[in-house]
Order: sequence, then C-alpha cells, then structure tokens
Amino acid sequence: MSQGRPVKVTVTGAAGQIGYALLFRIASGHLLGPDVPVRLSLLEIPQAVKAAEGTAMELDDCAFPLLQGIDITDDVNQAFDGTSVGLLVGARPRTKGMERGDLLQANGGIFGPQGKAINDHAADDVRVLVVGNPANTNALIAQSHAPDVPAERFTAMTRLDHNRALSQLAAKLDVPVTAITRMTIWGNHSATQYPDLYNAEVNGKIAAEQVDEPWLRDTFIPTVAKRGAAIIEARGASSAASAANAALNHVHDWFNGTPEGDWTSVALPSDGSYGVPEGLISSFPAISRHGKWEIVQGLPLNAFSRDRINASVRELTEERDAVTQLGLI
Ligand SMILES: NC(=O)C1=CN([C@@H]2O[C@H](COP(=O)(O)OP(=O)(O)OC[C@H]3O[C@@H](n4cnc5c(N)ncnc54)[C@H](O)[C@@H]3O)[C@@H](O)[C@H]2O)C=CC1
Ligand SMILES: O=C([O-])CC(=O)C(=O)O
Repeated sequence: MSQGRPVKVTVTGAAGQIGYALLFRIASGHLLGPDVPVRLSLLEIPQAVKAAEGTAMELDDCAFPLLQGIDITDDVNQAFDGTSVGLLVGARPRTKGMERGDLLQANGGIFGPQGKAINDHAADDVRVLVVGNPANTNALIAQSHAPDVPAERFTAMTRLDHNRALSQLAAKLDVPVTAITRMTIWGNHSATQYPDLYNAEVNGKIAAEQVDEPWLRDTFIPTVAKRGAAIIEARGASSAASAANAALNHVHDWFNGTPEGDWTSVALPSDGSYGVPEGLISSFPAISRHGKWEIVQGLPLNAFSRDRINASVRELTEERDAVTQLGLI
C-alpha cells in the first residue's frame, strides 16, 4: 500500500453504536496503520443517513491527517464502489418474537445485495469482515453472492471472543495478556463457540495444564461464550467499543501480519481443515502472511475439544442448511 493514495474503507451500519466506536479509530490509523491514508464510505439505511452525516461532521472536526474524504450513502452499489476494505457491521437484530428463519431471511436481504455490490463494484483487492450477527452465516450469504471475488476474502469476526478469552485467562492466572499466545476460538460466533486452552500457551507452556479442569470447562468456556449476553445484561446494549476494537485488530493483522510464533482467531471459509466441511465460514487458528489468512495446521485435538468443535460446526451446518432452504445462498 502506498502512502498518498487513500484506501477506501466501507463501513455499513455506520450510524450504529459499533460504527460510532469504529470510525474515529479507522480515521486515526488504527485499522491499516499510522501511515496509510483512508477514504471512508458510510452506508446506512435512509432513516439513519442523517445520523451518519452527524458522525461525519464530527470526523471532520477531528481534522485527522490520514482521513482524505467521507462519502455517505444509502445506495449499496455506490458504497462499495472501488472499496478495498468492507466492514459489514449493520445487520437486522433479532427482536422479540422473531423466529430464527425470519432473522435469517431479514439478514439475507441485507448481506445478499451487499455481497453482489462487492462483487460488481469493489476493488480487486477487496477484503471483507462481517461483524453483523449472525456473523458467520451473514458472511456466507455475502460470499455466495460474490462469485468473482476469491472466497477467502470473506471473513467473519471471532476476534472479540478471542480477546475475551485472553483477558479471562490472564485474570485467572494473574499474568499480563501478553504472556498468552496461541489462543484459538473454534466454530461459530455464538454460545457454541469453543475457546481452546489445550493449544493456548501461557509463558510458553500449555494453558490447560496451568488451570484446573472444572474452571476450564465450567467457568472459562461459558464465560467467554456468553460474554456478549452478559454485556447486554449489564450495559443494556450490546458490546460496541470492544467489538469495534476487535474489528480493528482483525483487519490490522490481515494487512500487516500476525506476530511470529503466534496466531489469532478468524472465521473464514473452510478448506476442509480439521474436518470442518469445505466452504463453511467457521473460526480457526490463523496466521496472516502477505495479506492472506492461512489456517494453522496440525494442532492436536483431544476428545473434549473434538466434541466441542463438532457441536459448533453442526450449528453452522444447520444455519447453512436453513439459508440454503430459504434460497438465500
Ligand atoms: N461478531 C461480533 O463479535 C459482534 C457482532 N455484533 C453485531 O454487530 C451488529 C451491529 O451492532 P451495533 O452497531 O451495536 O447495532 P446498532 O443497532 O447500534 O447499529 C446497526 C446499524 O446498522 C444499520 N443498518 C441496518 N440495516 C442496514 C443496511 N441494510 N445497510 C446499512 N446499514 C444498515 C442501522 O440503521 C443501524 O444504524 C449487530 O448485528 C450485533 O449483533 C455486536 C458485537 C460483537
Ligand atoms: O449478541 C450481540 O449482539 C453481541 C455480540 O455478538 C457479542 O458481544 O459477542
């Protein structure tokens, strides 16, 4: 990436709470790096365009040296025209009484057209991160509408779960988060996700051997997997700043690489690794090299891990079957 020419970054749901926590940090260099100028493209639904304009006024008022322009639109094709980074945040939340099928249908109506717009209008190097829930399956819907874009450019976010796992383990062992490496979230960004301490390391030694098994199984895993719900319960709104932070971490690593000797967690189209059906967008341990995610191969999985991963992958398979039946992919 050259300094001078700005990278176009499209954020959907820009007027939402994650959008508000995200945009200022993108503009100050936390997405791509401190030397990379950006041009922001904000996509919103018509009713929220005015609010997005207000956020854009505030972005202007920061006089960010890296921010070379802001476009605001409710037109999906315009929003993704020439874009190199798509942050798909806006989604239809589940509301009271809503059936699962209705939720998938409503999100299909958002992520299908966005995938097609990315296919038809985005830059050749486009990379997509889906944050809006159900993130893995929304990413699958978008990807299936973009046959001309390499499938691996579509990812979904489990980095927030990854960061939550680091933080919970660090607190338990009273170590800094930087002492922990090789954490993995496997599967779906949902309560079935599996945070794996049997491959994670603390100060270079297997994490599972440094905590007691009941804590690992009955406290750590459910705390990480249900943290989103706990935040909603405490804050009265879903996580926003931490979600935005994780999105920045994800894209930053994608562009700039993961640290030597470590990996991170990324939901990406399976190549069949670890028995996850090909094409399913499932979370894996991944490293980034030269702008590409690679799944870390050959990790040992004990019977407990295998069962937990299978359960989450089964849920993803059911979601894929449901959107297939609804004609959304
Ligand atoms: N993967 C993850 O780890 C996490 C995912 N999330 C998910 O992120 C999503 C966004 O969360 P918030 O910002 O808190 O929600 P929010 O409700 O505050 O904002 C969503 C925004 O999206 C907009 N929007 C809806 N449909 C759109 C469309 N078709 N095109 C463009 N914009 C559209 C809405 O107008 C709204 O401004 C939710 O689905 C939430 O569940 C939240 C936290 C973590
Ligand atoms: O359920 C939500 O909307 C929030 C979410 O995904 C999380 O915090 O992990």
